[in-house]
Amino acid sequence: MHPAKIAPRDRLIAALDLPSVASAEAMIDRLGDSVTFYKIGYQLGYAGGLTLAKQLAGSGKKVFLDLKLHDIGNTVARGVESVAGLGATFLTVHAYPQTMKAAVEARAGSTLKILAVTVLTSYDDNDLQAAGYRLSVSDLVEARARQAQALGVDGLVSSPEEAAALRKIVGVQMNLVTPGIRPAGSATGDQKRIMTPARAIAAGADYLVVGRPVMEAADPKAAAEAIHAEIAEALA
Ligand SMILES: O=C(O)c1cc(=O)[nH]c(=O)n1[C@@H]1O[C@H](COP(=O)(O)O)[C@@H](O)[C@H]1O
Repeated sequence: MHPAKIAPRDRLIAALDLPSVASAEAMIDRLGDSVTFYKIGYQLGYAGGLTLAKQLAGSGKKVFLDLKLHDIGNTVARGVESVAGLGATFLTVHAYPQTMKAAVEARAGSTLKILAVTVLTSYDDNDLQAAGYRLSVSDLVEARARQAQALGVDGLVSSPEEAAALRKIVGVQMNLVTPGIRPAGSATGDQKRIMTPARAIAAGADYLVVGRPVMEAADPKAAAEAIHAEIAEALA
């Protein structure tokens, strides 16, 4: 979606990183209308979360299925076909050319958009080197963004640290979705490339993915509203 057309309150994507459908439903109740867009990843997805994803999408919430697919092309394509009918808005795949190509072809005819995960936000240059890469994080993110764009991928997942450079490369054609969001004063945890919500929006991020700072807050709804306030201020 063109960045200017994204409703400000849809820019916060709350990661339902919770152990069960019951705990996720309780959190969704608690968050009420403070969250319009939910992400379901490994933890909840493997615990019945795909059924919940379908229900959430049916109830009018937007859903990001964070399955981070990466396999041989045929397996990726068949997997994408299986989730395309759930009503989700976004699905992640790792940014490998065969994987991206298969996912883009398999989502044709559905409303599902494919996001390519460039370099995980828990990685820095040393982590990439340890994984066998010779490129820096920023060079690999940019190389993968160019490949994703050439293959017709709908959006990119990166740290907000790369958002401004990515916007120059992909323009407004691809949505920039950024985890690694930490409101001032919140614990970093295992994230290495982080920014506050306001700085991420100012850097050009379209959507902010936030997990623990909302899910583990004493008052999750207040935490989500504080992020909305930062987003609104940065957009103004
Ligand atoms: O694809 C993702 O959403 C993702 C990519 C990435 O590079 N880094 C990253 O943290 N994520 C996800 O974003 C969420 C961030 O959670 P918190 O660190 O708790 O805010 C988690 O659900 C991660 O799986």
